[in-house]
Amino acid sequence: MLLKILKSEVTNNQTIVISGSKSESNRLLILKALFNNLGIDNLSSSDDTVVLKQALQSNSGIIDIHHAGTAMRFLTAYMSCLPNREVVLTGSDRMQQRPIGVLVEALRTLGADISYLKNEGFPPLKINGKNITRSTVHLNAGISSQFISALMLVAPSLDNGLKIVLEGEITSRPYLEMTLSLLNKVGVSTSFQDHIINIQPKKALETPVNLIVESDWSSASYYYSMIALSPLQSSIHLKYYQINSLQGDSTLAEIYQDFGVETVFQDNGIRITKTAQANTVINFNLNNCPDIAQTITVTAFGLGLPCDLYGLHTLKIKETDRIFALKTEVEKLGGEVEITDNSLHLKASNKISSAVTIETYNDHRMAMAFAPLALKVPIYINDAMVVTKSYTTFWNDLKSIGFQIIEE
Ligand SMILES: O=C(O)C1=C[C@@H](OP(=O)(O)O)[C@@H](O)[C@H](O)C1
Ligand SMILES: C=C(OP(=O)(O)O)C(=O)O
Repeated sequence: MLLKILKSEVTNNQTIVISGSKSESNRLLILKALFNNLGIDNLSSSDDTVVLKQALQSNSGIIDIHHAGTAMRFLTAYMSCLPNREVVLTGSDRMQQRPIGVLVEALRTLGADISYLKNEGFPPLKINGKNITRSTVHLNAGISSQFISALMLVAPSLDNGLKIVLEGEITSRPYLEMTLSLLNKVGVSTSFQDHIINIQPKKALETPVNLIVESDWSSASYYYSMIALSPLQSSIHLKYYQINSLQGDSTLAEIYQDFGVETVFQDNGIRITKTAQANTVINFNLNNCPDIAQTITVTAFGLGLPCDLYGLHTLKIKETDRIFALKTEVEKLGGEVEITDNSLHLKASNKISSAVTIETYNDHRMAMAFAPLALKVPIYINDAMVVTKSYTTFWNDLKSIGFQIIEE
């Protein structure tokens, strides 16, 4: 579906309710599969969460998780540790290009039986579940933290727990800390010191535990961008957010200060307000929060600011090569971007081309990151329903705050 977004304004002082964090939800679904008296509130309504929930309820011999990276990685570990379960795990064409070899190797050293059905190192996988008794594993921590979280989530179900030794630089570290915190909340004992994670076995919850998922901070990033691109004093209220978040993307509150956006925690959420002009130079290392790179780049471009982003090496293996996709689409709008394998450099500019069609490359975050530019010029977004991967009501929510959106 091609959407035309006419030049819009954010209606002031609206409230948006964003559904639960996709990352927290997908971890809790795996934990719920291990501990059946775990209750979850405010579960994400994202496609990636729905597909994982269905996969966990299915007895089918083949499971297709489409574009959902965490679902693919978490299920690979989960199914490998389920004795007598035989399953083929597959996904979209892009999922079959997203690496999984580091996780598969780690699981094999623990005794798992996994084989590749097409290309070595990539889905689809054939898994014969086993009773895993080995308890130490080493793996490269620099490619995707999801491999490590996948092992951590199944660790309490293993007879001897798990010691995970991380090799090299740790990428996307807050996601590991989120996994640890959620394990702790269900009563699993853990430690994370230097490069070693230890997780103790736990077979059941003594008493029922109910957890509430905080709303999704990555989804909030698009509203930060809209407020940054709006006139001074523009404001929006987002629910349900808390100051002590488990989500690394909550660093948006600090990052967007550079764009003149202030965050106040109130009424069970955040009020974000444009209170100042943006800084003249934007420069961040996003190794801890890769999912907001597209949002930040587009905000900087919308404000005509130069922007240097580092720590982006994981972007090349996400829903698309996000570094390349950003360069291509920003340049169509008249920007100038230089890229390397792990950084992006946007030049200052003073013009945004009007009525350009943004390609989304099967990537929800391409669609959502570029939408706020409609506050500056009319813009078209191609294959716009790609947003449902993480944020099903995105376009309706934009309409509710004043965006004029037309299906072409
Ligand atoms: O564990 C998670 O929930 C996620 C970890 C990150 O991936 P990488 O560790 O591959 O960077 C992030 O980009 C992804 O959207 C969600
Ligand atoms: C990278 C993402 O998701 P995943 O890796 O789970 O597909 C994302 O949501 O931006």
